[in-house]
Amino acid sequence: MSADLSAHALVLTDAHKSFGSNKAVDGVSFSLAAGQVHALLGGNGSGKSTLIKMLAGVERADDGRLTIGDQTIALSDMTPARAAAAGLRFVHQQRSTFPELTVAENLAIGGYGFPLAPGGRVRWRAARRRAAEVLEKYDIEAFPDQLLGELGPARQAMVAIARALQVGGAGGILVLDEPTVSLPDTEVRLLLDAVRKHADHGQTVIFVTHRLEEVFAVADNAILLRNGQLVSEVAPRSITRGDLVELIVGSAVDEITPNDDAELGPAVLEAEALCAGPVGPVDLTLHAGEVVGVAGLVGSGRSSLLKALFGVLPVESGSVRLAGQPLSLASPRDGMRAGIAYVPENRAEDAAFPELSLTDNVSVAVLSDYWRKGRLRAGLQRRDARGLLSRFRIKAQSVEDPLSALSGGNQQKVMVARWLRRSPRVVLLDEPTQGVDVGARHEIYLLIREAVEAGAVALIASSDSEELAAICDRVIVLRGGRIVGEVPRTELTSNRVERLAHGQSKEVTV
Ligand SMILES: Nc1ncnc2c1ncn2[C@@H]1O[C@H](COP(=O)(O)OP(=O)(O)OP(=O)(O)O)[C@@H](O)[C@H]1O
Repeated sequence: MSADLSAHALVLTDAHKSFGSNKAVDGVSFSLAAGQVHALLGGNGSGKSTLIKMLAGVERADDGRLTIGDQTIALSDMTPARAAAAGLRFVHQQRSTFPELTVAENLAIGGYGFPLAPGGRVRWRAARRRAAEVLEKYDIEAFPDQLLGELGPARQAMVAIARALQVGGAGGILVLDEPTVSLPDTEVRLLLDAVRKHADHGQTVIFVTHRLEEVFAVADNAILLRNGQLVSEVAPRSITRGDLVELIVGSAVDEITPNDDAELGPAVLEAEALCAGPVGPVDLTLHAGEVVGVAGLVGSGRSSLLKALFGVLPVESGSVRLAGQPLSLASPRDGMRAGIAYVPENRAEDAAFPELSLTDNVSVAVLSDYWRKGRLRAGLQRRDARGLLSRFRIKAQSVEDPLSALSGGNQQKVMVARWLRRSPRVVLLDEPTQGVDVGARHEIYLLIREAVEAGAVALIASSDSEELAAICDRVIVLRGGRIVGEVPRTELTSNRVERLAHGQSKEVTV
């Protein structure tokens, strides 16, 4: 590929990386105009993370070249130090920031370092002054002495970005890997504004996301990968959302429309004056056939409510009934026995077994079904796993692969498949589509609907109010652990949900 290098901040030529026979990145070339936001898009497993890891020098490329300014580097020789020297700065989803340290300390550690006096003593006043300059420069509402953990999640991300930009001076390329995952909409907007400002000041940004509204809000250019290859490069402003979905998925995807006329079935799950940890008292009744959303700002108790209804968080007072019968939820075992399925928010810590095979990961909740007369029917277990992988369109080479070999979004689908296969009576899902591509997201919605039409109830906690508005029959809104409002289907918009979450006083424009 020939390119006018001077106009481009980065030129990538013929990047390749395979894992065994799997061509994760298969001959990708592109040139990025300087001072623009470039969204790197593609379905789960399309090669985005692998490509970024190659740029960062943490995944060794098989082939390819990278040109930044007047430097050309063979990708197979890339190391983190070379990437940093070339001006590539990365802010990963798992940001290495420290909530219990101050903003100034966070900016110094892993950033420009602490200013030292002769003898090695830290010059704290100078460190604070430097932090104040950085906060002012990037327009971050925070104080150097404030604990990072006291800031909202968007501002914490902004500090991580500012820190990355301090290393090695001005210019370079900022790579943001799904920076908005699990941020509520208002926080997303704050962060996107900050990203836009960086670009307006000349910063070149690569931005990985699955949330298409963010692409339209902030990106000048979109690079689309499918099966490790570049399928298209487009200016988002020149296409519709439907076109973009089609480019990502490879085919058109219909929007989900909840059935307004569906008759509600009998009460399946009833909570009365339920108190558990930060939640309560909560009264809640879920009827067969309903998908109910749980909205609320960070710390409102969304996740805790779901945990209490599964038995992860001990119920302190109040009662829960399942199909009219009292239910004691002292441990997750009680929840599982009662036919409750729970997909936690934090897959990596709470649910996944990264080194176990996909077969094991999708069958842990039904393992006893495969034991007959003291023997594990491993063939049947594998066959079922294969069927689930294809039903959930999980992209994997083999059911024997460890979960860790899958892309993030595909790992999430494995978690959902694990629970939905049990035909649960109650489905509790915490941020079920974080990191999941638009096509797979649609499939997860359909599978939730399928479970609900078969008589289950679903309770979905999400920070994405658009997601809730799109798939739920009604949404309850939590604040301070209590239900402060409910939005019925007929009035369900993301704007309405957000206003309630903020206490209605704040008008939100979406
Ligand atoms: N360490 C690894 N070992 C084996 N295969 C891997 C490894 N890392 C990635 N892959 C495979 O490479 C392909 C690309 O994965 P990658 O993580 O780059 O996708 P992605 O576009 O970032 O997906 P997502 O949106 O789900 O994060 C997938 O088929 C994945 O299973």
